[in-house]
Amino acid sequence: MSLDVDIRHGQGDFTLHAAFRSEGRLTALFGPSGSGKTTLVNAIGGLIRPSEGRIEVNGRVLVDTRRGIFVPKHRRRIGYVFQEGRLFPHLSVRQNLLFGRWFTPRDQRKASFDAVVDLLGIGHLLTRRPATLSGGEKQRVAIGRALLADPQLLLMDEPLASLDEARKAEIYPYLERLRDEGGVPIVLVSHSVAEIARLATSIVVLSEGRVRASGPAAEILMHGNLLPQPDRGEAGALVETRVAGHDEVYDLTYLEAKGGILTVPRLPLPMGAHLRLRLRARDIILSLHAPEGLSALNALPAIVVAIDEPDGAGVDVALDCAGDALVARLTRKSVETLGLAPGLPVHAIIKSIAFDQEALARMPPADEL
Ligand SMILES: Nc1ncnc2c1ncn2[C@@H]1O[C@H](COP(=O)(O)OP(=O)(O)OP(=O)(O)O)[C@@H](O)[C@H]1O
Repeated sequence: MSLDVDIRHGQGDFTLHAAFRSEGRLTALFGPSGSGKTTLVNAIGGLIRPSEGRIEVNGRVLVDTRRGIFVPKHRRRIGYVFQEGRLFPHLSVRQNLLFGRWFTPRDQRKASFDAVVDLLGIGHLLTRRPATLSGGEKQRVAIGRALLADPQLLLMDEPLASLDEARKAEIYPYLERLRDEGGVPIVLVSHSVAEIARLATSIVVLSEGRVRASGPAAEILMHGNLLPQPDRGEAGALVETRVAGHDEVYDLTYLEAKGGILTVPRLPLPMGAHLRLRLRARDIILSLHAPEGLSALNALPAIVVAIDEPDGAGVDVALDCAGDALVARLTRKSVETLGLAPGLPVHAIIKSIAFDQEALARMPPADEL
């Protein structure tokens, strides 16, 4: 999968100038309201014609203003999923799903109806009308309809924004399966760091119509100063772990990271299961000595790798924990008091609150690590 974008587009007082390349299976477009996310999605989907530039998906040129190329939207083979499912109310779920196929020439139909229904877990809904579905079920049907049109790219513009937390939690595992098994690259617009930390393999951060940063999700999320101001406290490391055991007496689960064993409240997972943890920078404190007499269960030895430019009173300190990259958000004062400098050995104390269920997600296959 590859998505190459280098476009300029003016609308009213706003100018979008977006240049990035993504090879991720799920690229999240992230940025504050008005930063240009929807404009960018619309340019990729062919709903607007950029004033200048080039868009290429999997090597296929969709837009190249210099060469006069503009593939119209119905020829792009791009699936769209909007915030609200936009299903046809008078059709059953089965008919809604099949509707997606009508626009794909018969000889290009590859997606199997049964496989898509199975992937999204909607087999029991096929005879129902949209009005009888929950918000999460409607979105799964909308995704199924888009997939059955055999798109070469799926654009999702805040598909979960109208759902409450419980419905989001219900749909995340399906989006993860879609990302890992669906075979169709996805571009997802999202406002939520928790959501992109869970789903994204690559992230493009937009601010005032410009790309502030783009790259692999784990790298971008490490750097609070790349995120919009209100989200900086959400920055942190993504760490891949494996269930190493359970403690039945205290109801705990042991997770093996590169740097050591982490202890979390009991998880309903088998031994050996892989888990991606998000360790927020603000949930990590540093000590020069191995901690004693602390209620926090998790402390790992680490080496200071780099100290970021200060951002107000706060500073991000990058750590190497036996090969796992972590980041701790400290005050400038603490950095000075502890005498932190690259190469210094420290202990990273991870407050156990960082391991809430919501922070746990299924690990993507090894090729993304
Ligand atoms: N048709 C238009 N004419 C003039 N300005 C527009 C038009 N459409 C959007 N804009 C402006 O372009 C800017 C970017 O809008 P866009 O919808 O792409 O942002 P966004 O990042 O998707 O925001 P949100 O998260 O609120 O959906 C905004 O300032 C918006 O007011």
